[in-house]
Amino acid sequence: MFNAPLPDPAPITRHLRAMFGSRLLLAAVHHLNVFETLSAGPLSLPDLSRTLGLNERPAMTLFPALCAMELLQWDEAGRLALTDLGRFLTVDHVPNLTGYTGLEKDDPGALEMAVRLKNDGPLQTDEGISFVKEGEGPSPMDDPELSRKFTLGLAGRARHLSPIVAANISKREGHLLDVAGGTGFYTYEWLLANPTSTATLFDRPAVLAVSAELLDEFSRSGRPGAAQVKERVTFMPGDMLTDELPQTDLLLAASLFHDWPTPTCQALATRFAAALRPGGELWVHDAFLNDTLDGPLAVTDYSAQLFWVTKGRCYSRAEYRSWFAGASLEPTPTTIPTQLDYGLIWARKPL
Ligand SMILES: C[S@@+](CC[C@H](N)C(=O)[O-])C[C@H]1O[C@@H](n2cnc3c(N)ncnc32)[C@H](O)[C@@H]1O
Repeated sequence: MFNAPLPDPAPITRHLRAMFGSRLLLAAVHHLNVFETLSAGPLSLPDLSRTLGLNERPAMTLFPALCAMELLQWDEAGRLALTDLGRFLTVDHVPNLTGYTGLEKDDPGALEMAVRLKNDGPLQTDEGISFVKEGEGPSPMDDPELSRKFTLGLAGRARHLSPIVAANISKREGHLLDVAGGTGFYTYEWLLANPTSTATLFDRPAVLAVSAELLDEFSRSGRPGAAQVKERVTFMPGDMLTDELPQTDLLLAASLFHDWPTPTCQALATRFAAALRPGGELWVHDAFLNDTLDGPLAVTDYSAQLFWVTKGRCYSRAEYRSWFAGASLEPTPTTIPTQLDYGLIWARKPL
């Protein structure tokens, strides 16, 4: 029987994340006064951020999103400026849409987005932040019920994307370290495609309890070679921010960096570089901002969602490549689109 290829489910995640983009728009117009501020003339990123009281993370979430919405643009001097469309969001423009968009300004999501932008995160973090374990504070990833909920919540996405990722990252005999591997599907699919290789799945212990169940299910799938994958996987519980990582030929960071702020990403790149053997490869599977920091809209909406739920945001490939170079890795120019607005980039450790 002929099986038609599955469609890219990106439209579903785009509609889901558009909600966070809408919250950014309302917060920018009605609670941060971005458009009135810029109506006096273009400002550099540091000047605009300072005037509005925004840290780097909220600024780098908000301004690329407003550019992707075609409301702001980077001018020739590298400053942020209103577009003709953006002028419709200033009170002196006749006509304007400030009254019309203002009908939604007290939407709870928009109000909370404004709070989070100004505070660089939620005011209350007593229960920890989703997908993040840092230091001694509480983490949902260490709570049996919450870590199961979050890990299984990612399972459908990983199931769909992991065969595409496995088909595109290097095939080689050796070892794969899947850091913060979650469900483990990326590991299992890569091992299926690399029948003589081994892998370590590194994550929090409560997460790995769920991954082990999913590996059992994968092994029993009846797919050729699936039953043998189990004996080639090592589960390693730990803290990727502090624990020593095992030496490896390939390291996969899938949906990992986007949960963390820039200084943590730089530190992680350095840790991952240290775990690679000479000639080893660091692969990143993520959604990337344009290097021009003006879109794509699907990714700026995703960045808004990540800004809301994690300590991170989406980054451009140029930002990743600067961390790789800072960790003495050689960034490659390769960019491979996968699906769901994701893609792969990678860097090599010199021999
Ligand atoms: C967004 S999920 C990505 C999971 C998987 N790579 C994927 O793409 O489906 C982030 C993962 O990072 C893990 N994580 C967060 N902080 C960690 C830490 N300090 N050490 C190890 N894993 C951590 C979480 O438990 C979670 O499984």
